[in-house]
Amino acid sequence: MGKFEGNSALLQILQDTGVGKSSIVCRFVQDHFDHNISPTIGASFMTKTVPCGNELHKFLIWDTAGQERFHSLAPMYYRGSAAAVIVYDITKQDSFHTLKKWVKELKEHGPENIVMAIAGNKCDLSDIREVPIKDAKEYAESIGAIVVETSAKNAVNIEELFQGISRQIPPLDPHENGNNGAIKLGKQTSQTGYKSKSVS
Ligand SMILES: Nc1nc2c(ncn2[C@@H]2O[C@H](COP(=O)(O)OP(=O)(O)OP(=O)(O)O)[C@@H](O)[C@H]2O)c(=O)[nH]1
Repeated sequence: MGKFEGNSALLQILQDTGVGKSSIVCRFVQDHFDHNISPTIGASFMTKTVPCGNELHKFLIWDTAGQERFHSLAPMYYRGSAAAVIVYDITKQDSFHTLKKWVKELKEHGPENIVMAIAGNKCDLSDIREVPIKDAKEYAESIGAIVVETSAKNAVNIEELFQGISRQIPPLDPHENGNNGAIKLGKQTSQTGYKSKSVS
């Protein structure tokens, strides 16, 4: 493995409650799945460093609460993010509609070059699927987003999701920024007043 280049990306995970956002982050960061995971309050922050080619990439992940009452907080996190993961539940058509609303919001109010990744979660439940994979692929292609079906429960495509994002985020020019190739994170948001959710 090559030397640590200091590449890091700030990510925001978005969508309605119950689609499995926290479970995806928990699987990625801790390789753990909890059937009785509790709803996120406010937002939760986690980091994970993974090898990517000759470098190590550090993910700084904001997992925001999906409940309606927390929606107004989301911009505080995505405005400073290099990438956004928008999760839907393949067994719930409604969650796919909501995903499109989040994409619209990100396009209107998010950072100009934000990398968007769509995760169709709960693919272990494909026998009760409501969203055909074809629909997700066509939609992702139309907006230039990464798309993958995941199962946080069975650890399917979780690493691939984050690796895909990692490949799409361009490193900064180190001469321009003097920060050893680190990805620009934009404005850091204040964490005051937010509780973290434990996913262990
Ligand atoms: N079968 C299955 N269930 C899952 C999967 N991922 C999450 N779940 C379950 O879905 C429910 C909601 O998961 P969470 O990770 O809390 O969902 P969330 O989107 O973070 O919800 P909020 O924190 O309220 O925004 C929990 O009962 C999980 O165990 C999956 O891949 N497969």
